[in-house]
Amino acid sequence: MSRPAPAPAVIRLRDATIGYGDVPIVRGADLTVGPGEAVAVLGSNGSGKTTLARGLLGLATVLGGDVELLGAPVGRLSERGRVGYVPQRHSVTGAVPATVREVVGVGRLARLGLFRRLGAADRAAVTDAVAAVGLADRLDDPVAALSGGQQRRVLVARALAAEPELLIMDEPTAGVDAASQEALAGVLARISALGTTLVVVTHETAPLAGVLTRAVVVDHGRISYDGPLLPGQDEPDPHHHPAPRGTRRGYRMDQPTVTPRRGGSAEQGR
Ligand SMILES: Nc1ncnc2c1ncn2[C@@H]1O[C@H](COP(=O)(O)OP(=O)(O)OP(=O)(O)O)[C@@H](O)[C@H]1O
Repeated sequence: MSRPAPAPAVIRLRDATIGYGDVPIVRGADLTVGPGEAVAVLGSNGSGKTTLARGLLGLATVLGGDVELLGAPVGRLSERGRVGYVPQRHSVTGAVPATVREVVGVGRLARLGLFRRLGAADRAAVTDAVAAVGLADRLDDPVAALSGGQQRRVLVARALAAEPELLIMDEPTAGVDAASQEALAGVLARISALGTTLVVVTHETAPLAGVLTRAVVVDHGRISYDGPLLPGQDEPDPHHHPAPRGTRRGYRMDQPTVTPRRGGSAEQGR
């Protein structure tokens, strides 16, 4: 009897260099994320967190090494709907007035492919995604009429509507009101429990405490820590737990470098 093959990694970087044009920003990155993991990408401003996330999506250039998503080299994944992305500091308002339902419906189309129309099941997925982020009563409102935090929730719903296997979010809680943060934490906990893999670039882990369990710290373009998300690793209140020496923005930069290293197995019992 042969044993079943292990689940393939959702994300696999091997000695990856990622940048813009021919300028490397993230260098020598080795990272394996297994199905269902919930990973915080931490680090100071300009360290390369967004570049790392964008490299996974084919939005920044892979200049060396390998980057694979769901078993395919980055950019070659045929079903784009399997990966959801909530970009940084991006609102939904544009020249064309659109309702919450319409914007989230576009997210569902990513799963269906071009030139397909939304069927009844798709329309239900759209309303479910909007309800999941706590905006069921705003379905037919123009997104321009929503607050900034609510608009970010719409972007999350747009990503959720495609029912992605991997959801990458860039600072989803930054500048977002407490109600939106709570709604977001709730929905991420639910989809994480259902097996969705989460990668969240963030400066603040407190709003998503209990959801994110693994931390990857990027420091000057290098992964300097990869292991369990530690209590106090992102400590917002220095009066209760004084930050250790060498800390910047509450991240413990005195953590041992690249310890413990993870090899893709779910060490945290997820
Ligand atoms: N489109 C781009 N073209 C060229 N360089 C860029 C581009 N985007 C970012 N950079 C550079 O890459 C470096 C890392 O930026 P990145 O946005 O990845 O950092 P970050 O860790 O996400 O920062 P923050 O926490 O401020 O969002 C910075 O020096 C930045 O100037």
